[in-house]
Amino acid sequence: MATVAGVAVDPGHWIGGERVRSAGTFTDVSPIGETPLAEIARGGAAEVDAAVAAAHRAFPAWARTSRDERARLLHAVADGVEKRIEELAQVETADNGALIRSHRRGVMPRVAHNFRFFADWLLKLGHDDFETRGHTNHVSWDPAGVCALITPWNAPLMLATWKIAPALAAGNTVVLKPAEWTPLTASLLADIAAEAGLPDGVFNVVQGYGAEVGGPLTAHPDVRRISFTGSVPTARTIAAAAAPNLTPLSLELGGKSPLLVFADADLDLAVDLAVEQYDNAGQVCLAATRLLVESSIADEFTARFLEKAGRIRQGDPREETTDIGPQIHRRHLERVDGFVQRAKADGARALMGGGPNEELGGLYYRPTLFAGAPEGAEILTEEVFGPVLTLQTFDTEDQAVAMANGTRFGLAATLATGDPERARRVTERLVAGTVWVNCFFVRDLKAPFGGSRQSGMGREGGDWSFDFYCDLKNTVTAPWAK
Ligand SMILES: NC(=O)c1ccc[n+]([C@@H]2O[C@H](COP(=O)([O-])OP(=O)(O)OC[C@H]3O[C@@H](n4cnc5c(N)ncnc54)[C@H](O)[C@@H]3O)[C@@H](O)[C@H]2O)c1
Ligand SMILES: O=C/C=C/C=C(\O)C(=O)O
Repeated sequence: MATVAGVAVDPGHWIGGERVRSAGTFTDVSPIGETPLAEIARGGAAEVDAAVAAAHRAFPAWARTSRDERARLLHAVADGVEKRIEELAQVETADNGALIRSHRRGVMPRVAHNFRFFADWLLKLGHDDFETRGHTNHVSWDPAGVCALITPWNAPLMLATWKIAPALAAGNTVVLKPAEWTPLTASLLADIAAEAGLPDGVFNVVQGYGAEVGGPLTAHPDVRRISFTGSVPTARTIAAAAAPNLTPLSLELGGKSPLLVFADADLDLAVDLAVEQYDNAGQVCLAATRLLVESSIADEFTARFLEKAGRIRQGDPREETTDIGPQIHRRHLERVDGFVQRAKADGARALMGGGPNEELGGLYYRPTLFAGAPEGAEILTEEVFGPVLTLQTFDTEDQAVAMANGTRFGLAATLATGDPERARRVTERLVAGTVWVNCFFVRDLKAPFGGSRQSGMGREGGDWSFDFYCDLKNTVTAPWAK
């Protein structure tokens, strides 16, 4: 057992209802002070085979379990999460460096909500029967089998449970591979699921590195679905591994989303929305990292932005008063800094930040704003995944739309405007899975969620999750003899 933030966390895998060790381990390091937290089991093909086999064995009984019973168990998991919100928040903050205050009040309640929402949605799931020349058509949502779920480190338990809950609700069994930089809360979830009474083998966790665990998992012939949240390069590797088996994929990937600020916007709101993009130290897939501002208000917007962003309190994420914490890992900080230094070399000017926070040291990176990056510069087109925003100006709506759509991504877009007609016109032309008008990160789990272009493949949320995690079947029945 490891003890992290006073909480006992098992560093092993969770396979078939048992803790399993591996010969090798890897060290999980906290972004706060870069201190070691635990020695985690380092899985490989053997552990993947064992987990898929356990999930495969557990599948038939779980698939036959009534919807009511599955929903009841998922609510029991949510109860377990709610009972342990403080522990989960403490451990997640130690592991990924995101704010304790958002884990306590936003993220962990959302984890519980992920289970409750999909449990309830399962009970409403349906499709009206319809008739064809006297024959009835009946659509059923059959479970698909073993689902491989592979998730990133920026919101570990939230993003994992957003997949686990619908996969289990649909009657599938799951093998989760959490990110190696944040393995801990997945291990706690295994405890919670077991306490809630989830049958052995229905939910499994294999810890380890991407290539060593994710590789064999995504290539496994007994896996019926792969749902992945992470980066575009990894998605390509996963798609290639899935190809021989034609395993269906759901991909939630990176972004380079815009915030469009029109001259008719409420400027206070626009500035608030812009500064909010530094949340989680910029490690948010949906972040609107490209600020596109109408020229006539650009000076005023910039002045107000710098004033407000200058008041961001960076520091220890365990303090309630901290606004942004550290980057996840030394390697990630170096990657972020690489983008920043290349942006400068390309001719962009840092209006704010532009390097590590030397006062704080460690993995703290200063919130950065660039202006004047030349067209086509890497900083305007590639995802940094750190606290780095760029500012560009436009003169016309057409220009704004062209700039907004001018990357290979299409995850989200945010608009600040006081004109509902403009909002409608612009929104219609944007390429994005989610568009927010005069707001940001308002999420309803009923909504389709995902990305266009290289930001993803498919959508999850509400019916769309069940569409992916189920094998839909249409049964056509001829009229019965009287
Ligand atoms: N669209 C979304 O919903 C969303 C949400 C959060 C993060 N993201 C994206 O995630 C990225 C950041 O996360 P990351 O750095 O952990 O991404 P990543 O692609 O490096 O890793 C994600 C997961 O994939 C695993 N992995 C790595 N190589 C693998 C392989 N060969 N086979 C199978 N699995 C493998 C990793 O171990 C990890 O668990 C960013 O691009 C971000 O935009 C997207
Ligand atoms: O960093 C990315 C955050 C993604 C958010 C969700 O997937 C969600 O709210 O379900």
